[in-house]
Formats: sequence, C-alpha cells, structure tokens
Amino acid sequence: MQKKIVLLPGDGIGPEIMDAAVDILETIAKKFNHQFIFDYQLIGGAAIDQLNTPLPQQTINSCEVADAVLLGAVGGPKWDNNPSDLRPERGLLGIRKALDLYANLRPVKGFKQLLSASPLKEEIIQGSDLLIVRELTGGLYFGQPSERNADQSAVIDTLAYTRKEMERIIDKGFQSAQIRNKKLTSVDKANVLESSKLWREIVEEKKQMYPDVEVEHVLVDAAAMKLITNPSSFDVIVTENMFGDILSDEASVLTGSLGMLPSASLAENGVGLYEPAHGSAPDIAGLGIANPVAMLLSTAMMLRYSFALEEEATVIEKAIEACIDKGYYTADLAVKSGEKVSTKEMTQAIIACIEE
Ligand SMILES: NC(=O)C1=CN([C@@H]2O[C@H](COP(=O)(O)OP(=O)(O)OC[C@H]3O[C@@H](n4cnc5c(N)ncnc54)[C@H](O)[C@@H]3O)[C@@H](O)[C@H]2O)C=CC1
Ligand SMILES: CC(C)CC(=O)C(=O)O
Ligand SMILES: [Mg+2]
Repeated sequence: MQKKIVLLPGDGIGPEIMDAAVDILETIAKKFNHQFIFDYQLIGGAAIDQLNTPLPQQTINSCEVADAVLLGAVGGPKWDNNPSDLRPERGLLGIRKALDLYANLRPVKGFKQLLSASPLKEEIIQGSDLLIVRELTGGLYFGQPSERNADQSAVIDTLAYTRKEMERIIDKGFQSAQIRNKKLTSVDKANVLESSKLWREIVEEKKQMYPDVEVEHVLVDAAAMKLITNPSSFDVIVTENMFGDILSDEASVLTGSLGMLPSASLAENGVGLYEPAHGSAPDIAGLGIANPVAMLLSTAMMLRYSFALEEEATVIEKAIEACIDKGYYTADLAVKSGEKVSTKEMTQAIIACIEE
C-alpha cells in the first residue's frame, strides 16, 4: 500500500515526537511492505518564524490532497505575547476548521503496568477504559466576536453552535458507544448555558435512533469530579469543544501522564488528522526526554482509521505495551522500577519489539 502523509511537527517537543513517529512508520513500512511518502509542512510557531503566518496556505493545500495528516504540537513562550492572529494555536485551530475536523476522539485506556504511575489510587483507576468524543470546530474557540474593547475595560468571547454542528458530533458519540460498551455520557452545563440546553434536547431526540445505547446527562463540573473518583463508570463521553479539551487533560491522569493520550481528529468525508492530546511541553523541549507514546498511539490510530491497516496498528500498540512491560518508561511517568529512558531510547525499544 502506498500512502502520502503530511507531517506537521510544529513546536517544542513536536519535532522530537514526530521523529519517533517517522521511525516507527518506516519500521512498519519495511515489515509489511508498504510505502509511506512523507510531506513535511509548517504550522504554528515554526511557520510564524519562517513565513509570518501560523498556517501557510501551502500547508492547507498539502493536507487537503494527503491520505492523512500527523501533527506534533504547537505553541511556546516565544510567541505568547504575539497578537492573537499571530499565535501558533491559531494555526492548529485553523487547520482543524479548514479540514472540517469536527470529531476529536480521545481514547483513555491505561496500561495495567502503569497503574501505580497515576497519583490516583490503583483500585479507582483499575478497569477504566473510556473514549472522549469532543466537538472540535465550534464553540468558544471559534465564536465571533472574540475581542477587547478599545480601552481594555471589557472583553467578549462567543460560544456559538449550530444545531447541525451539535447533531453530527452527538451522532458520532452514539455511534462510538454502539461499537464499544453501549453507554453514552453527555456532558454539558444545561443548568446555565443556552447552548447546553439545546445540546441536551438534541441528545434526547437522538436517543430514539440508538435504542441499544444507554444515555446519561452529567453536568460538566460533576463530570470532572466523577472522572477521577469513578472513572470506570464511563464508556463514551460526548461533549462540546472546551469541555472536552479540559476533561481530556484531566482524564490523562488515569493513564499516568498526559504523554500517553492519543487522538484522532476526523471529518465527515475528508482527510483525518492525528495528534497527541498534549501540547508542545516547552518545559522539556530540546531535552530529548519527551514521552513519544501519545504520538505513537496517534500514529496507530491513523493506520487504523485512515488506512484500515488494523494489523499494523495493533502491532504498534502491542509493541508499546511490551516495552512498558519490560520496564521502559520516560521521565514523565512516576514509575518506581524499570529503566528510565530518553525519547529516542523508548522509540528504539518499541522498534525492536515491532521487529521481533
Ligand atoms: N495540540 C497542541 O498543539 C496543543 C498546544 N498547546 C500549547 O502548548 C504550549 C504548552 O502548554 P502547556 O499548558 O504547558 O501544556 P502541555 O500539554 O504542553 O504540557 C503540560 C505538562 O505536561 C508535560 N507533557 C506534555 N506532553 C508530554 C510528553 N509527551 N512527555 C512528557 N511530558 C509531557 C509537560 O512537560 C508539562 O509539564 C502552549 O503554548 C499551549 O498553547 C497546548 C495544548 C495542546
Ligand atoms: C489550541 C488548543 C485548543 C489545543 C488544545 O488544547 C487541544 O486541542 O487539546
Ligand atoms: Mg488541550
């Protein structure tokens, strides 16, 4: 199989974990006789530095004709004081919008060997296996107006959604539950927000179409609490953009580190983009110690969802598990025994397991 993959390394640890993904893909290509053609493009701070825009048109054009897109992460202190339209994060939001990547799937499943790496009690996280289905192209991160008034005495951000935008992500939530454990938790703030009231009405309407799925509504504040007190009560969580952003970082605690959480950002028909849930981790950028696992699990999701290469995806996932089993871990994981390794060493260990 021949596939063209656009690579968007971005900033901070982005290029370090992208190197890991490329090494793994080359290993998979060799083992299974595929050809992956890599097309590196600029996004985020790297694009601002070179082309004075966080999202060059060339990047959008390349992504549109690719078979899939892999993204590292964007952002960093260097650009934090830039005007809003020249911030790296604008590039990320822009590519999500340009490719209509409305559905962000964030699976949260810890490896049993890492139960003790979480600050939560083992008996609480044991058995937790959930999927956050996050709306990705609407809500507060995109609503207009989003601005300050002239004398800086007032500010506005806008939370706007159309019914259609809500319907398609809620459908995705139900469909995801159907192929998992048939439980859907819809997270909103319907006791306060008009947008959440419409969201809840749509969930109630839609549940007639998915009679095999059990539905519950949980307010976002309570959901944040339940995620870390009773995580195994969740199967699929469907929610709007910002709630999903926040809850998924929180959920990563179940896995031991934010560096373990992958994601797939999917369109209705177009190209898919795969990226770790974490950011550019400026505090460890350049040290060679970033955890590549979130990026590599995202790469496995790309093989599965965009290329239907189920066996290849599973080989990567199993190799990661085998390495963790052997006691390899990066510095972000609070593991007491085993061998603390660098990004490159972790990647090499995973490659060795794939080649076995
Ligand atoms: N998808 C993206 O590109 C995202 C970009 N950002 C941007 O990233 C920058 C930093 O944001 P933060 O709030 O610090 O969030 P972050 O997710 O980059 O880092 C939070 C903490 O987790 C650690 N961490 C994250 N990924 C790791 C990995 N793979 N291995 C080891 N440790 C890891 C970091 O070292 C840091 O202590 C900001 O500019 C932010 O806007 C934030 C979230 C997502
Ligand atoms: C620019 C942000 C919205 C990125 C982020 O935090 C995320 O997608 O998780
Ligand atoms: Mg986030």
